Amino acid sequence: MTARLLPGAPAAEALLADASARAARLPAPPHLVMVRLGDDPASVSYVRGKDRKAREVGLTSTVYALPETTPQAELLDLIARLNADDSVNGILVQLPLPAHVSEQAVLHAIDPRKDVDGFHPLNVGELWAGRPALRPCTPAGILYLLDHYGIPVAGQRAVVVGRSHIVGRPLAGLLLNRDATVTVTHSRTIDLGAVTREADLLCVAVGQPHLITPEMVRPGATVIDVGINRVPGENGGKAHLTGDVDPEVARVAGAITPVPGGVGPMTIAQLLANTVAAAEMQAR
Ligand SMILES: NC(=O)C1=CN([C@@H]2O[C@H](COP(=O)(O)OP(=O)(O)OC[C@H]3O[C@@H](n4cnc5c(N)ncnc54)[C@H](OP(=O)(O)O)[C@@H]3O)[C@@H](O)[C@H]2O)C=CC1
Ligand SMILES: Nc1nc(=O)c2c([nH]1)NC[C@@H]1CN(c3ccc(C(=O)N[C@@H](CCC(=O)O)C(=O)O)cc3)C=[N+]21
Repeated sequence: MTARLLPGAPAAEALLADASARAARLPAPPHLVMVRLGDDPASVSYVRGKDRKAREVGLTSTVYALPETTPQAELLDLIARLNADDSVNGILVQLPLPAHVSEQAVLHAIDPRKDVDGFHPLNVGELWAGRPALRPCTPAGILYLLDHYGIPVAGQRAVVVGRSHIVGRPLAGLLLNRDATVTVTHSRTIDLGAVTREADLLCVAVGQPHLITPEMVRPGATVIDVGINRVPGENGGKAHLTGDVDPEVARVAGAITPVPGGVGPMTIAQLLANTVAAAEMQAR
């Protein structure tokens, strides 16, 4: 058996087409502001990708590229100004932040109505209460992708590997809200393979290349690979991206997302959809 491939691009295009049609009905184009500190190459590249896509679909996008050494107070001051600015609909502060800045302080400071990452504790609470609110982009994008490809969620045994605040935890909450039976695993899980083998729907967000091998996967399961790992090329060749799932898993899985070109494009599309949703809310 060879797994059905679930590319992100077609699903992301459908999500973006809807977001862009809704954006066009607003009095002004939704405005997304992204803030990053320092020049971590991955962060620079992600923010550039989001900025480009935002413009492509008719949003306004502004990027604040601040020095790595920006004091926390200065960042909080900028956030306060963006919160108060009615021309700004969505605010994203790129993570990770340098060590001298408290992630917690920053995420608390963003107006929950402009929190297009869905990381503010109010939005986190609404997610776990099953009430509508802005949802974290990667988990919400994964649910959109599953729906796009007609993969059932309700009643399915879902296993999430990883419990980060940006992927694992909120993904578990969204799957639970959709009536999956959810197990969350992490670095202290004993016999990970025994747990992942139970999954009809296996979602992996760890950051370790090829952690999930074929014998850890139930034949026919759907596998969502969130991991993005940059690995050096062999014999000094070009570096490339690879997921948390061993490509050999495609021999046993029923369906699998590629890396790159799977969950990544969904994350970006969902961010822009969230920005449109935030602008709609603020227009009411
Ligand atoms: N495609 C996309 O859009 C996105 C991709 N990513 C990628 O997804 C990956 C995960 O990101 P993120 O969630 O931020 O990562 P974090 O580093 O924040 O969290 C990793 C999680 O994996 C768990 N873990 C680590 N080692 C193991 C192991 N051997 N077995 C089981 N669990 C383990 C950790 O457990 P513990 O809690 O016990 O430490 C932790 O919960 C990264 O590769 C990242 O680049 C992230 C965001 C978006
Ligand atoms: N406040 C905040 N919000 C985030 O949503 C956030 C963040 N900080 N910090 C880092 C992670 C990571 N993340 C990705 C987004 C897009 C791709 C993406 O587009 N990936 C492409 C490949 C990109 C490449 O070539 O490097 C793909 O998978 O096809 C990947 C990862 C968002 N994150």
